[in-house]
Amino acid sequence: SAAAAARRSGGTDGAEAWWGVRPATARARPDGGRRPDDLGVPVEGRWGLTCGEINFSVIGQYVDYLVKEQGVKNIFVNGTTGEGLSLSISERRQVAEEWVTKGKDKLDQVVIHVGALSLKESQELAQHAAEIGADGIAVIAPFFLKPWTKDILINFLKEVAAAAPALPFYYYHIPALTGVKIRAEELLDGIQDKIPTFRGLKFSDTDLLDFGQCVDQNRQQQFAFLFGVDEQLLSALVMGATGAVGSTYNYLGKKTNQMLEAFERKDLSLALNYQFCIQRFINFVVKLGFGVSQTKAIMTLVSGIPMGPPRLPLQKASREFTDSAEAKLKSLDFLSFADLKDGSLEASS
Ligand SMILES: CC(=O)N[C@@H]([C@@H](O)[C@H](O)[C@H](O)CO)[C@@H](O)CC(=O)C(=O)O
Repeated sequence: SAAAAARRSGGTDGAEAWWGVRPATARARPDGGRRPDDLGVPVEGRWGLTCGEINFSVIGQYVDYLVKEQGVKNIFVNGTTGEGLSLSISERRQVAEEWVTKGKDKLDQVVIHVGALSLKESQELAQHAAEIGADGIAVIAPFFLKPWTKDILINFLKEVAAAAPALPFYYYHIPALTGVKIRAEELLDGIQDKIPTFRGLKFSDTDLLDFGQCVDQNRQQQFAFLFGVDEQLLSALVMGATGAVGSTYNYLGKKTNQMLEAFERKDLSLALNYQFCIQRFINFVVKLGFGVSQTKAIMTLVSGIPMGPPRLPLQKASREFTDSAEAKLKSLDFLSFADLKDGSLEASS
């Protein structure tokens, strides 16, 4: 259950380039992002139902896959793709620990999403993230009893951040899923006065006016602006995104890194070609019905590592979906027969 961002080496000046969450001291440089899924396997649950337990044993293997095959070295754990909000607090702690442990000396940064409906649970997870040595925490807006004003939302976030006072704090803006429509630009105005550990924004929305204004109005700060709509990443880079966190980077991390390299070299026409290719795939799967379940199926297909089905209320992707997605990946040259690992089809069926 994670999301990630990639790091690649070699920028115009040969310095290491970052993609995704960057430390306040690092220079802003785009690189690549991606996010793993919840690595679940169906087992008989305590109540006699199939509830989708987490298969912790493949997380180490997945870290290696992300680093070596996709060029992704920054991970966002327990977010949307990782079904973080469908896990128990104990599971979220275990998943976070496993990523931090298995990522040691391999990953650059592991940021844990600790958002929850209960402030106390959020604080517990934030404190736990600090104890296990995570590199940062991120929080979404509570989405059942909602904060209706910027100040109330800030107060909530502030209380969570205070539980991990040494960790960089990121606000995870995803209004389509939380239903909390407070503009990120408004939220960022003066945020560091209230939350001294605030370091950046994970922006999963298509409102590029809001995103652009977040960047424009905070040019004096060293904030990370992490974009989360993979099909529009190039536009966000033009607006000043410093990184990206997204589900497709789990299997299109390498392609996205190529787009980022082209963008850094100012080869916009090549960068656009990459973005259009990525869009063709996303557009295709969106028409079939695309979400976290389908992402898991594609991740299994491409990596060969069994991600398992999602947990209820999500439903496993259909075989028809996986077959169509596979054909499309091949036709776009995103996947060759050689890339398909043994057993990947069985694992996704
Ligand atoms: C709503 C949603 O799942 N958005 C994805 C995107 O990566 C999205 O899957 C992609 O842009 C395709 O539409 C990410 O922003 C989610 C994310 O960062 C996460 O897993 O926490």
